[in-house]
Amino acid sequence: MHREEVTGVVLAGGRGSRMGGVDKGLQNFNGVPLALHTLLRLQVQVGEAMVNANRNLAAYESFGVPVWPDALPDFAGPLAGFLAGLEQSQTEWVVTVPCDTPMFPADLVERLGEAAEREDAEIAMASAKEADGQLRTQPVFCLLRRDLLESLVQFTHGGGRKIDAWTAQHRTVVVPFDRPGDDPQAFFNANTLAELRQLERR
Ligand SMILES: Nc1nc2c(ncn2[C@@H]2O[C@H](COP(=O)(O)OP(=O)(O)OP(=O)(O)O)[C@@H](O)[C@H]2O)c(=O)[nH]1
Ligand SMILES: [Mg+2]
Repeated sequence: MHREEVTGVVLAGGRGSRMGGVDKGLQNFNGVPLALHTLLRLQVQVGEAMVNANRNLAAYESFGVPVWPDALPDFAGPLAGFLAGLEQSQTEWVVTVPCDTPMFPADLVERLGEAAEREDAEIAMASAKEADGQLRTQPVFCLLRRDLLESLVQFTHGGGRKIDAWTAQHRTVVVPFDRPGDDPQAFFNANTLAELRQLERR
């Protein structure tokens, strides 16, 4: 898969409740807004990029890529960001990355894309070992065919909110990021300010 066929979506539309309700993507990470750090890491892996955010849109617009809020009301969760990405992208594929996981793999899109093509899948989702050593899916790191838009519209308008419940309806390949040489902490995410400070020190 060529990177030009993929639009990257930085998911920054959450409530940030565990951070005290702040706009997580605008919190500083080594002096750079967290969502900008994420965007820069993603942009080199994709052809186009956008940010999905629901607050402080002008601040996100200063990053220089299109910014799209959720079309669904009331912070419906990450699937609302998937939906915004599928609606606004023009490429055959869309990849989502949350704004709060700054060390995500530099070869994320390449490996998701390679697996999707090899398995003729409609969705490729990352999995990685968590702190307890167990391999778990990382559902917000998801490569999606754009023609899944209609399916996701139906699912979300029917009240569906769980990523796994939706992806289970489609040919999905899970891609483990636990090869030798992979950073075992690549998928650590900052849900609190303390976790963000810990990630900065790495
Ligand atoms: N578009 C959109 N994205 C969301 C929404 N809720 C969560 N996300 C995104 O999904 C990803 C994972 O969410 P969480 O880690 O739970 O982040 P959060 O909701 O901002 O934080 P908490 O309120 O503490 O759970 C982050 O990238 C969020 O920005 C939402 O309602 N809309
Ligand atoms: Mg949340």
